[in-house]
Amino acid sequence: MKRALISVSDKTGILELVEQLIALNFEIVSTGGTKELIAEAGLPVIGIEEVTGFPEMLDGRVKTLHPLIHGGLLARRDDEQHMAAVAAHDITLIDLVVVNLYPFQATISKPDVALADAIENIDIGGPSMLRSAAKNYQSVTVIADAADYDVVLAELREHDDTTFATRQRLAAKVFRHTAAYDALIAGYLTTVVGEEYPEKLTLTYNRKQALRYGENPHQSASFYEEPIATQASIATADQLHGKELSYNNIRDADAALQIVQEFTTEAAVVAVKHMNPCGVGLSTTIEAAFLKAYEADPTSIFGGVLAFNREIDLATAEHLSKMFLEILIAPSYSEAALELLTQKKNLRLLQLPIDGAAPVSHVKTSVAGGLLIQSSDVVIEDESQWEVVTEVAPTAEQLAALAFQWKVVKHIKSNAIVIGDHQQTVGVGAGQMNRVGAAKIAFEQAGERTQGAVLASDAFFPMPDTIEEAAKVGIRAIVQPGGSMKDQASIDEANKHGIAMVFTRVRHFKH
Ligand SMILES: NC(=O)c1ncn([C@@H]2O[C@H](COP(=O)(O)O)[C@@H](O)[C@H]2O)c1NC=O
Repeated sequence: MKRALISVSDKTGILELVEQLIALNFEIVSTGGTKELIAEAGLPVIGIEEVTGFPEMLDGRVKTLHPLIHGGLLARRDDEQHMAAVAAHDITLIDLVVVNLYPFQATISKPDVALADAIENIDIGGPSMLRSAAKNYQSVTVIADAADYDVVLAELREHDDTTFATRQRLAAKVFRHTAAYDALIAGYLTTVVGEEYPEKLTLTYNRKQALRYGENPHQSASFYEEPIATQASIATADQLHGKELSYNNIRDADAALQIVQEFTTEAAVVAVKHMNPCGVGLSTTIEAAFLKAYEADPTSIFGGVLAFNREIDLATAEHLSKMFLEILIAPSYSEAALELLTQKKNLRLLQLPIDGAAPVSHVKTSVAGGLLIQSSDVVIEDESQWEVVTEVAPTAEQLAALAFQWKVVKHIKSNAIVIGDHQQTVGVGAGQMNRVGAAKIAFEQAGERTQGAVLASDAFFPMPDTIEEAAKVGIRAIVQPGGSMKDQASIDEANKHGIAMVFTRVRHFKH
């Protein structure tokens, strides 16, 4: 007779499994609560203490941690000495282990969880059994996921045993499972003790979606999400309509979301192409904000990803329905807007709270051979601390425009220049290898709209050449961090043309 050890916190489907195992000639050994449930159902079951000769103790902290259990899991069936030791110590071999763990993740997801509660929900005996069984997958079958009950039962029915391939697959799955479980515990306690960059980084993610391909069709890809969502994100968004998001969609949507979260007091619309904003508009209504974002660059918005910080109403949807767009992201859609937009087969509609929440606290970037982690580019911007470095100071309206463009430039790939007024970008120069080149792209895009516009630069001007070019096209005010050896040359150039310039003393590189 074969022996199965069953010890589960989540008891869903366990009686059906036990019934089937008994029919397949297994004897069942089980721990406290699991045993009770099985016995109550009138099924034969051996209590763990009958095997160990030891009571479950210390509030369940010690139940299965015993040589009579782990010997039965770890003994190599093909090793004479192991088998002799097993016989000498009266250890019964265990062939199948079914364990699911104390709900640590659910416990720490509760708001205001007490540390003591979290600690009691760290399972010790369960992972130990899973690991012992998984190490010995040559002979032992191990299940940590109810989704695997059926495949194991089917194989047992067919071959009276599981296949080696299945045991190996389940063992790998178990080690991923216990590693992820430990990563959550490590992460939680690391936060409790407040270590920002621990000597070992143990992250865990769950696969959310297999993607058709990556950045290009010949690249494979998958989308993984955090086990515990810390904020509304593209990973947690409800997709109301449209085909699956692609790899590039997810990145662009994330970029659009990060920018639109900058704005709360006015209606805001952000249009993104290839991770950079091609138009950002603010206004009193979402339709007016959309028109500003659209008119910023009516060419580039084609095939774009748009984020809104207010409900999309019918008036706005009517414009949107006439365009080719990839994704809309909004906190909600009016019923009429949704009815109209869902007629567009390929348009993806995402809904998630957009409430000005700060971005995740840290960002990760993979590099060959490693991972870089930094705190997010979040600075409490205080315009009253900006230094006016020129003879003329910006007017109140120019200052509002500088504040708006400064919020946008932070999200543009460096070298970044953006120009516009207090409600609209009209030219974006992104990702250039020199600053004056970025400015020229922004000016060309803006055309005549450079006249009287303001300019934001994500980093200081190493030379006065950008200001010289800005003066030629009628830029009237500039915001930049300052800090160049040649700051004075830039200030002199601005003064020469009567341009107002402020230094923020904060740089916003984005690579
Ligand atoms: N301490 C032990 O020896 C031990 N052995 C198994 N467990 C866990 O106890 C749970 C099942 O308990 P019960 O059958 O009493 O409801 C399972 O989640 C299992 O992973 C243990 N609990 C925690 O570590």
